Amino acid sequence: MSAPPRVCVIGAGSSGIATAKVLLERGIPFDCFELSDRIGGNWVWGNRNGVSAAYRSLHINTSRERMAFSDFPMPAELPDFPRHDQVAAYFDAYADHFGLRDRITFRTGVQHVAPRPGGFDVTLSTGETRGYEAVCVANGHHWDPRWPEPAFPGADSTAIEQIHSHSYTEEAQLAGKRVVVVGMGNSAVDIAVDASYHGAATYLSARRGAHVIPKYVFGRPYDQIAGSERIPGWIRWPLARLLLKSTTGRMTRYGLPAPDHKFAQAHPTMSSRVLDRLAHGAITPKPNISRLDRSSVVFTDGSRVEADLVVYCTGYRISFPFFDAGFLDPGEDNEVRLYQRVFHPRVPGLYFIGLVQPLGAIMPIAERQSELVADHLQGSYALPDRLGMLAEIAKHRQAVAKRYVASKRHTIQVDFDDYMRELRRERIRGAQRSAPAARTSRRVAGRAYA
Ligand SMILES: NC(=O)C1=CN([C@@H]2O[C@H](COP(=O)(O)OP(=O)(O)OC[C@H]3O[C@@H](n4cnc5c(N)ncnc54)[C@H](OP(=O)(O)O)[C@@H]3O)[C@@H](O)[C@H]2O)C=CC1
Repeated sequence: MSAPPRVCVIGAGSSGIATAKVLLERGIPFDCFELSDRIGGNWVWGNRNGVSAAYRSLHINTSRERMAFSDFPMPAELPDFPRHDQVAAYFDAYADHFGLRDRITFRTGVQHVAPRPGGFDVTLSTGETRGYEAVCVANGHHWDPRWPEPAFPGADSTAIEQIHSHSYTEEAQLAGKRVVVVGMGNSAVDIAVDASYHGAATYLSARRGAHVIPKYVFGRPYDQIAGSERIPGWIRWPLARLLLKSTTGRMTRYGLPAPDHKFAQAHPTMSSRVLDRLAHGAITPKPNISRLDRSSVVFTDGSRVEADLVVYCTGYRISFPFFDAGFLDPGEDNEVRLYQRVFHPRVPGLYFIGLVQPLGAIMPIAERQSELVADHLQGSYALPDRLGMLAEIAKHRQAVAKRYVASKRHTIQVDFDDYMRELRRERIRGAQRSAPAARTSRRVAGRAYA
């Protein structure tokens, strides 16, 4: 019998540690490389890897029970929506509990991944190149800032300070300033709330409205209401819509633009606090920016405000700096086409973990994706042929285009519960596909797809 494939896991954030745990449990040999001196990735405020997007006031917006890994609950004494350091401590505890720490090589980045027949050559920041039969990419997708494209007129010549939310780390950056926050996602509303307490004036500039969801509905974390993979989307979303209508009401009541889409057709913006600060007049809603002058910002409705700082909360690019240009370039579309959002349809042994933007938490998803990958590596899960994979990808893209607002932030969007159900079913389908194949070979990684 051939030796099990050797796997390289890139990153020890929440997705990488989920993969490491599953591989360790299954006895699949692997190395996990992490740029930083600790695990936790994006959830480590001030992470020495220099790419964490966390800020001092960050609290997770999926509830404790819904974000936890399936076999390692978050401590009951934590709040429903823990702070970044509590989330990071949970990942530390997970790594210790499952004995992962010794299996991770810290302060070591993956600099280059070169596919070759039967595997990959992986070059590390130490200069060493190692060979692997499989690579699990878990490098995250909220670390490479997307600035407004194109830049707003006047952005190059204005005297106003401009930063991306990625470089926002603490309230001192806002102190005493007149701040214009651009965007209507979760970074924007969190930073606008911080600015409303620490700045001299706060303007929230949105090119599109959002249905802002409070963290609690009827006394329960909103995501625990109808949040189950057993409940189909056609029941969940109308119910959630109704609850939202009866709790927050119309967004225009807070001075925000009316959303141009239905609830759940965009990545959710979750914040009870922003609604409160809008209601108190501590944040002034504004439409999109039309241009920046020397010291003022002009909006598309012709209004103008004096400003000291613009914070662009305009999202992130999907980036894989370790692949050659052109190999798998999300490019201007910010899109990566993967079978079941995990498997590269043309490069055997190349897997992506956590490369989804769920309406929900990523950790249980990363765990389930890792189970699928481990099954594939061990031969108990088989992929369809290449045409079958391409057909699934095309169908998924059509569904995303139909379901979500056209935006670069929605290219890897999934519904948490529906996708979790799909992964469970796909595991069964893959096992059925593997049954005849398994008679001839148990080894799949490194084999060319049919
Ligand atoms: N507390 C938490 O748990 C937090 C979680 N997050 C998560 O991190 C991820 C990234 O969030 P975030 O940083 O908010 O980014 P998002 O991609 O979610 O949102 C970007 C926002 O910027 C707008 N935008 C993009 N380009 C422009 C432009 N050129 N001009 C004007 N507006 C523009 C988008 O509008 P449009 O919709 O029109 O494209 C959208 O409103 C998400 O998954 C989010 O949920 C972030 C912060 C806190």
